[in-house]
This record gives sequence, structure tokens and C-alpha cells, in this order.
Amino acid sequence: MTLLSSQLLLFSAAHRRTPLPCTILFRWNKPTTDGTVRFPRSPITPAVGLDQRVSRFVVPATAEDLLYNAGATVGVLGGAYALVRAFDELTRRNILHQGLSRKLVHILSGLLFLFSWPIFSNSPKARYFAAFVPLVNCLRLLMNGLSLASDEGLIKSLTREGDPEELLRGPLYYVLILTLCALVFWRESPIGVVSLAMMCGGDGVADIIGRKYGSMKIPYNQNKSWAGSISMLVFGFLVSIGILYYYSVLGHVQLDWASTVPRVAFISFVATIVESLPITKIVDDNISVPLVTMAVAFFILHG
Ligand SMILES: Nc1ccn([C@@H]2O[C@H](COP(=O)(O)OP(=O)(O)OP(=O)(O)O)[C@@H](O)[C@H]2O)c(=O)n1
Ligand SMILES: C/C(=C\CO)CCC[C@H](C)CCC[C@H](C)CCCC(C)C
Repeated sequence: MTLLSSQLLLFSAAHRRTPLPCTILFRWNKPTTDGTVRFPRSPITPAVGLDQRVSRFVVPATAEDLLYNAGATVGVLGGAYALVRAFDELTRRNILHQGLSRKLVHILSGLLFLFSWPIFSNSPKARYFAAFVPLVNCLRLLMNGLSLASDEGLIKSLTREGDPEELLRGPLYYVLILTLCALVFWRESPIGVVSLAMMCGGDGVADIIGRKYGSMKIPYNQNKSWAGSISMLVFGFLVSIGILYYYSVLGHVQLDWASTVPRVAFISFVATIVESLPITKIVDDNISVPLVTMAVAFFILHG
């Protein structure tokens, strides 16, 4: 299929009357003012030439594309393993405190995962290759959390007290949310980006800043502080905008920044309020923050 014919297919699909199922929820690339719909392509990867939004028309992924995405998966998996090993080593050498190491892994894992998404091709199957990475880590956490395996480095760098069962809570919820965002939202909707930016960037920084500077506690939650919450709001918002800008430069999303920036600010505020609530004994932050962010972002950004 030539590039021209694939673009014509895209154009015809973009202007069909009944939107494709996969575009009903995430018609993020609405026609621009001149009526054209530019389907973004990632200049980084050997794109199949068709955007995933018209997957019904997509030519089945070529063996080359499958091989390319498999290679990207292996690379990102290696990055994930190296990240955890690196922080384990820093903890072993007492360069980093275990608690700080855990939080830095919390911040960096998700954000670097988001940064890795453009590495994958434009094939409709690319999101499944990307989602395989947190899924593998989910299995690692289950195996070690259930003591079916014992990766001391993993346990040391991902738990507060070194108790393997801790892996079955915060870290497990975390990788499940990463998987969900890759599969459901992927690069074409800002909802996944903002949700992970708040869970990984915002919540992670709130912990670090809050523990160090959080003397002024929030009236309704003595375990959380103004410093922690304000840092979550500011850092979560900035990371959201930064990654959305990164994706827009690569052509994955086309954003009207004049309306997107205030909306993301509002979403970040709501996520910060949720994180500050005294509900961690009922529901983990790694569930409440991203899920509420997804719900609010769905209505605010797509409403
Ligand atoms: N808005 C916030 C968030 C966190 N903190 C500080 O960071 C610590 C841990 O925050 P919390 O979000 O409860 O951490 P957990 O999510 O429970 O830790 P983890 O992510 O490691 O499971 C809190 O006790 C508090 O000292 C804060 O001051 N203000
Ligand atoms: C301690 C954590 C959460 C608790 O709040 C973080 C858990 C991290 C995971 C075990 C590792 C996740 C790795 C990512 C899926 C992929 C990262 C890839 C990137 C290129 C490093």
C-alpha cells in the first residue's frame, strides 16, 4: 500500500459519517478550522503509514513492524530492569535512603515509560507491545510478593520496610495503572498522559517534598501537608504539559493549548485534592489518583 493510498484511506475514514468505534471515545484529532484532519505520524518510528484510529482499515501489521515493536519492547524492558537495579545498588551502597530510592523509582518508572511510547511504531498493535512491559513487571511483583521468587534487589528498592508483601499493594497497583493507560489511552489521548503524570510525577514529588518540608499539615489530614500538596499540583501540572508538548511535537496529538492548559490545571487540582484526602487506608493513592484523574480528564478534555 503506497503512502498516498494510505493517506487517502485515512482521509476518507476521517470524514466518514459514522465514526469508527475506536474513535467514538477518543476523537482527539477533531477536524481543524480548515476542515482538514491531519493524522499525526511519529517521525521516530518506521510508521506503518496508517494511524491506529482507523484500525479497521489498517493493513495487517507487517512482519517488519512486529519485529520492530518486539525490539522496542525488549529495549524498554531492559530499561525498566536497569532502573530498578541502579536504585537497588544506590541503596545498597547507602548513597540513597531506601524510602527516597523507592520514591525516585516511583517517579522515574512511569515518566520514562511515557517517554518511551513514541519509540513504538504507528501500528494499531504497538500499544500491546508497550503494555507488555508493565505486565512483565506485574508478574515480577506477584512472584516476589507471593514469595514464589526472591529478588532481593527488587524488594529492597520497591518496599519501605523490605517486606515482600508490600509489592502486592502500591507497586502492583502502579504497574496495573501503567498497563491500563497504555492499552486504553495510548499516545492518542491526553487522558493517559495526565493520569500517569499525576500518579508518577505529582504523587511522587508530594512524598519527597512533603516529608522534608511538610511541617504545615492540611487541616483535614494530619498525614499530608501544604508543601506536599502544592508540590504535587505544580509538578504534576508541569509534567503533564511537558509530556503533552513532547507528544504534540512528535505529531501524536494536536492540542489547542489555550484551552488545554487551564483544563489540565483544573484536572491537576482535582487530583491533588484526592491525594490529600485521608483515604489511603481505604484505597491506595496509586488507584485513587489516576482513576479520578482519568474520569475528570475524560469529561474536561473530551466533553
Ligand atoms: N500531599 C502530601 C503527600 C505526602 N506527604 C508526605 O509524604 C509521606 C508519604 O505520603 P503518602 O502519599 O501517604 O505515601 P504513600 O503513598 O503511602 O507511600 P508510598 O507511595 O511509598 O506507598 C506522608 O506521610 C507525608 O509525610 C505530604 O506531606 N503531603
Ligand atoms: C515503587 C513503585 C510504586 C509504588 O508507589 C514503582 C514500581 C516500579 C515498577 C516495579 C517498575 C515499572 C517499570 C515500567 C513499567 C517501565 C519503565 C520503563 C523505563 C524505560 C524505565
